[in-house]
Amino acid sequence: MSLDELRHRIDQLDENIVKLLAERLAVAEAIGHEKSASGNAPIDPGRERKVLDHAISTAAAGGMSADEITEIYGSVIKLARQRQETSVAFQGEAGAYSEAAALAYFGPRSVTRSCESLEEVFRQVANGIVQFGMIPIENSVEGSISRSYDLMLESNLMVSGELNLRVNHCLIGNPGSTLDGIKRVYSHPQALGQTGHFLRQLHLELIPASDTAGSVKLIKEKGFTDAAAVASERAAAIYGMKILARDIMDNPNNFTRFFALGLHDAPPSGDDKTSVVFAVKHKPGALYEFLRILAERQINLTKIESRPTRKKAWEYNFYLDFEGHRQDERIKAALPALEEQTLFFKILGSYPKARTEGK
Ligand SMILES: O=C(O)C(=O)C[C@]1(C(=O)O)C=C[C@@H](O)C=C1
Repeated sequence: MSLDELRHRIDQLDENIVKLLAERLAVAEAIGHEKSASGNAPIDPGRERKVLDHAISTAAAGGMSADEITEIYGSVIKLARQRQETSVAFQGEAGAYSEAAALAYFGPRSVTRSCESLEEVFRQVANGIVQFGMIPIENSVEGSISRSYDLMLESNLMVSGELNLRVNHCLIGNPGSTLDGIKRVYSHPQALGQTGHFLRQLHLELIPASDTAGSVKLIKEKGFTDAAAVASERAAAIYGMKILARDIMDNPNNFTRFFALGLHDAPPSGDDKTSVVFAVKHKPGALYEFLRILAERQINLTKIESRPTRKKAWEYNFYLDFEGHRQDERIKAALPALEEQTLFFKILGSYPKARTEGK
């Protein structure tokens, strides 16, 4: 074949490929509506793995390598995810880190809903106003967000996913302000804690507020030139504000872990975690007995946290994350033995292990 003929052949093939891709995306969108109607998470890593394996074996028959088809299908599945529009509630004003986490996890086309409080996030998911809630659960520097843990205990919502988001704090002021003129700084206590060293050097008065982006909005509305806020670059852009200093975290390895909460947890993906909460019996070695069951069955513990029960002084609930899905045989077999060691035992959900955004 001549060059012209070969190029004509490519044009014909591309026409077919593009038509098929458009059709595939439309089908993914329809699947998204089905999932949304049944309250299921749009992202299904187990299914994605099967789709990719199927593509790899089909490609092999046509003389294409696994690497080549994986590269193409990575983009196809990413775009399919984005077609599955999802509604997600988060605490804080537009521009909050929780909103960035929701968009990173559910895709940039998801519809985010700002809520005043974490309680409101839980309420909106439970009442079906939105499909999911994105809540911060712990920070790699400041530790656990206790309110999130307490609310999960009371609620019937389940964890369907987790995400680690890199947190890059900026000091943000009104367009007319300068770093020298700043006397006070507003932000969420966690953000003030994560930037304490930088803020102390400037001898600023720290004013805790309910969220990072909300603080940017506040100083904008008040027109303060002697006050700034600690928040993300994205928050500064949303409110048209000036970045007075970037990357002001004491520890550059600052990540926040978020949970995607829904009416159900996620189906097994082959690489999952499970979160549980329980109270142990009042006897010596009760917690040890619980942990021994995990150890004997080679179940890897990834986090343990205790919180006061708030029913009786000095009594605690334990929150625990371990590797594996509650439907995996190994985990399923261990659950009755674990529950046996407790006064109460609740599975918060099984979900695919986190990807880390912005590493
Ligand atoms: O099969 C599904 O459940 C889909 O939503 C389709 C699809 C895909 O494009 O292959 C898209 C997103 C999911 O995470 C899994 C797979």
